[in-house]
Amino acid sequence: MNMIDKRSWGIAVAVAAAACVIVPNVLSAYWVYLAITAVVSSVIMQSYGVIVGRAGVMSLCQMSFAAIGAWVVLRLNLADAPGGFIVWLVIGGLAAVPVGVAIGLPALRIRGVNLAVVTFGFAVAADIVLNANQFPGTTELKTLQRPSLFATNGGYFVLVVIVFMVLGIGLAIFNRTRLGMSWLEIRYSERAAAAHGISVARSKLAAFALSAFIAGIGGGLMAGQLGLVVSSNFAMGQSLALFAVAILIGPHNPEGAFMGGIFGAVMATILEKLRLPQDLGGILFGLTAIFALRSGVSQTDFTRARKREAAARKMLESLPDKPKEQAVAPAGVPLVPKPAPASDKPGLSVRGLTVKYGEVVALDNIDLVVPSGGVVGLIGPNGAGKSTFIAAVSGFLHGYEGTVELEGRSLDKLTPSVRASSGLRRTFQTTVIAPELTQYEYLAIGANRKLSKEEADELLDFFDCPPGDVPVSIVDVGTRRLLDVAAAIAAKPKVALLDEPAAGQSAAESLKLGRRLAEVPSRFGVSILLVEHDMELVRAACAQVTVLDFGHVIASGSTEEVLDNPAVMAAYLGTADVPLG
Ligand SMILES: Nc1ncnc2c1ncn2[C@@H]1O[C@H](COP(=O)(O)OP(=O)(O)OP(=O)(O)O)[C@@H](O)[C@H]1O
Repeated sequence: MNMIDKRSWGIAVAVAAAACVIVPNVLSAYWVYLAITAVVSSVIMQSYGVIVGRAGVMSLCQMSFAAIGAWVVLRLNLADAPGGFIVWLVIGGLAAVPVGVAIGLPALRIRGVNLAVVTFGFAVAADIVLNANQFPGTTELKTLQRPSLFATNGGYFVLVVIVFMVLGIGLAIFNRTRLGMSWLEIRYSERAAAAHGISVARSKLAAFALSAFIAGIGGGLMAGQLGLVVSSNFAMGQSLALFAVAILIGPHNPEGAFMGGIFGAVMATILEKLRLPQDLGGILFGLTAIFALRSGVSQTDFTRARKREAAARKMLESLPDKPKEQAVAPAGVPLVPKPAPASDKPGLSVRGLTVKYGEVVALDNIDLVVPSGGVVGLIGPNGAGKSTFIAAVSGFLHGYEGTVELEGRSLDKLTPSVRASSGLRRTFQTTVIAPELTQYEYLAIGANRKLSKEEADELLDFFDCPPGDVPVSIVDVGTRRLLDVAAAIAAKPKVALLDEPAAGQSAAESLKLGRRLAEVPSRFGVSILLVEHDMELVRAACAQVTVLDFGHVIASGSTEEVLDNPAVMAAYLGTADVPLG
């Protein structure tokens, strides 16, 4: 996979270079100044892009981080510190990082509107402190010294464009890393991220740290533009207004950051200069808001998704039709999965697992072993406790009784993400895959290791998913569940817990999936615990089956024996008078 979309960035660099020639040499001093304001605001927008756009965290205090950057830069200027403006700028950004991390800590426990209130509280507190104290240099009237090369406003415009582009390219590269992509995943589902071995806490704190750094740089640039700053330059109202613009425009896309910078900082002045009514800005804002409410995504996300989906559809249409594989075994050929090879090491060993939801005993003293190299079925009627079993074993349920061991190592005290990284993966009954991701990207997140294109292609082909460049947004729901399974297998865990992977599949597809799952241990070295309602799929995939009913094991053994057991049939058909176990 490319680390960066070189063509788009090539065009962006060319446009930026042209702007650096045209703006200082063609526009009047006033418009140059306004252009600087727009680009500095775009840099601050890039910080919203990280925290709000990518990580989906509601932060309303980015201008407070910017104020820290400005304060540090002005303080270093006042002290004539060595290094000069560029070095001070970086130090200003770094100074905002610990504050960003400190603000991010509550984000580990609270989210949504509550977190917005916490961050807004910080913005209010910062406002009070800034109002009560002056920025360094104000009393001494010592304005900031720009580097001589960028001393004029025209030169300074070039500097802010360079900073914007460097940050933009840096973010584009960073966004393709596992940490960068993990933000997209936590934005859609923190549970899915944890199941992929992503530490949600570390991921969120990193987003806060990076966004604070960028906002701090933006604040430093603002100090460089104004020479001296006052508290109103970083008022909390600014944070709110830019947050609203960020939600509507999508500043995690570079064009969104730029448009957001113009919209958030200089729109009113541009309208005034062009002698257009100020109401136009309000109308535009309202229309963008209606659009975002209707589509559920930002303007730039919408445009990008449309383009990407159109290209993917065109590519799919150009593919030759796949020969129809025989999904069902020829008549008279029974599908009997092989039992796991004899091994002295159980893959997953669960002993005495008991889970209570208040008075409801969802699981009562359950023992279950998934042998290394085996595919074991866990079946039972609705409400039997299957999902609870998966949730407890994978660490998503606290306070269970009993023990869970993976290849002899106890997992009981470990978090879901650590269990996942230790080799126990799970899928969910409903998939929440960030639609912006391509299938390759989703597999890369799931794999949590370097996954070659060949390996990814093999997995996609094995599970009948479309080509890897196809965005998840145009993959149907049934195939997304298979993609989820492929992502779990891509990590090469010791054991994968699959929660109803065949939902949304036709009977033939489901049977085909069963046959493939039976092959997974020998082909990919991954043992499986399969929760399913589809008995044909269970027969095709599993050599062994355990049946739950009302939180008890009512049968366990070879698939054929268990499925012919009258108690099992009674549990499924709801007939009475059949004793348990
Ligand atoms: N969060 C919860 N709070 C209280 N009771 C719960 C909770 N989750 C599940 N239960 C109860 O625990 C029991 C087991 O539910 P669980 O979802 O594990 O069953 P299941 O076998 O996975 O069902 P299905 O096949 O419908 O997914 C049920 O009685 C259910 O009502």
